[in-house]
Amino acid sequence: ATPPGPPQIPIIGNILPVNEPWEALRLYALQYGAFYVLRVLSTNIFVVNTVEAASELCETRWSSYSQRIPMKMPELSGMNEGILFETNPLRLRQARRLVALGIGPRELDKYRSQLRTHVVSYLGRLLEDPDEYRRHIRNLPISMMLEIAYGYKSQDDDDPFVLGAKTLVENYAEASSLSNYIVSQSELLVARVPSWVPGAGFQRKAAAWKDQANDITEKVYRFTTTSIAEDTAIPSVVSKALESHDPYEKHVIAKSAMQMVSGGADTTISTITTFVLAMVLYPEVQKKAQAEIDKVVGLDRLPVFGDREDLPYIDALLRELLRWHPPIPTVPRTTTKDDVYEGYFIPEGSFVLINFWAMLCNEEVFLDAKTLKPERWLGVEVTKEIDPLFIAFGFGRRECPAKVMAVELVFTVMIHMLAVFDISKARDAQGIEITPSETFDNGSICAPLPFPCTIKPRSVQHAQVLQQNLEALK
Ligand code: HEM
Repeated sequence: ATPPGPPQIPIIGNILPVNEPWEALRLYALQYGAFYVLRVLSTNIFVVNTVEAASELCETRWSSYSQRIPMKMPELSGMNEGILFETNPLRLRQARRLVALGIGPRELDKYRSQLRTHVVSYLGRLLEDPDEYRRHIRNLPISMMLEIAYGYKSQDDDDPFVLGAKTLVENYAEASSLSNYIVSQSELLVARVPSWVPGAGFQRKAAAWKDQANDITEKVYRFTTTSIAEDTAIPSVVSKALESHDPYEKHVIAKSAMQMVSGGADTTISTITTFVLAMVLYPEVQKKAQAEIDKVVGLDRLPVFGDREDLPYIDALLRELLRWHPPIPTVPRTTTKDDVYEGYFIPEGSFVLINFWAMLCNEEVFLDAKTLKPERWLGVEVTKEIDPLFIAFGFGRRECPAKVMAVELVFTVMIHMLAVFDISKARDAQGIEITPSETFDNGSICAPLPFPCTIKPRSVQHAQVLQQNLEALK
């Protein structure tokens, strides 16, 4: 049998809104249940909306549900190799081992001081130029991941490798947006149209993206190999891979390392920007979080990740941020075998969309689900079935290999910003407060659309503590 689903228009099938399509997918789930199907042009899309269904398919039946969709646009753009879109099982195994070797939970304490240095310098940039907060947020994970992946210490905002990685991240976001995902599945649209045909601009675009991606990937990789040869390398994922006994292919190392930079960038950029938006929209939450820091850490020092256990409210806030707006609302997979689920036939090669958003914004599980309420996590047993720190990072063999590090990075940024700054609504020329709308862009990794806000030190004393920490970095 075929799963239920919304009525289809001949040829076209179903039309998804361009803006925040995951919300339309969530609303369909209320009507058609945990597992339903839609059609976009000639592609059937099986949508999975509950943790139970996603666990059954991606964990228990992982051998059939662990493949990413070979996307035309990223393929033409040279983004299909490495780890993220790798389909070759041998290379994928190598790539995942490489990431675990580099940033697995046991490796993390080696990066803790690097991470803290990056976060303190980021606070310094916020202090100097708060209106440019989006630029500072973007640069933070990119420069940090360049150091962890390659041992490369960037100089400033105009650092050529930071700029190159930033461009790659932006191109990737466009190439992999959900609508591009779906439309680019059509061979007719993408692969068979010569690039010189007017209107086939996407091909020229893809070719330019590919050149850019190859260029920056090769340059940063060469930086590490040269520093190893000159004995100046600092330990990094790439240096460890090159020095290990495992026979990694160069191609796997170079592409996977760059995807750690790009995969680690937009996701954490999104979560940190969502945090800033939340602080603007929910000042009472910010006050409670700051009170917790003041009580536990005091004013003599900045907080550290090791304080996490004593900061349950901020821990709940992080969990709630990933529930309120997960940076990746849906993840597409393709099946590698025919399968039957709950009596429904899913042919090999089907497009399966795992809908985290429907799981995390489920009103039956989370009362008042659209509202940010860190309190909902206090004093309750947080099981896997409801935990955003599990759900928002994906399921089974393709789950995020960096989730422990991602949590550490975002938590470290949150406690530092809360300790030093007040984040509040900006005012317009008439002095009236501007309330940002809660709208997000439509990339496969989505972030709040730009909004103005005021970020200023909580007091002269707080600014001094930061200055001392900045001095100590010199
Ligand atoms: C808040 C931060 C983050 C979130 C919410 C997040 C979420 C995700 C999700 C949902 C997936 C797809 C899982 C699936 O298919 O089921 C994924 C994959 C991935 N993530 Fe993350 N991620 C985050 C941070 C990071 C960071 C910091 C890195 C840096 C190394 C990273 C590297 C990757 C890679 C390489 C993959 C692809 C794995 C594969 O295809 O096998 N992520 N992430």
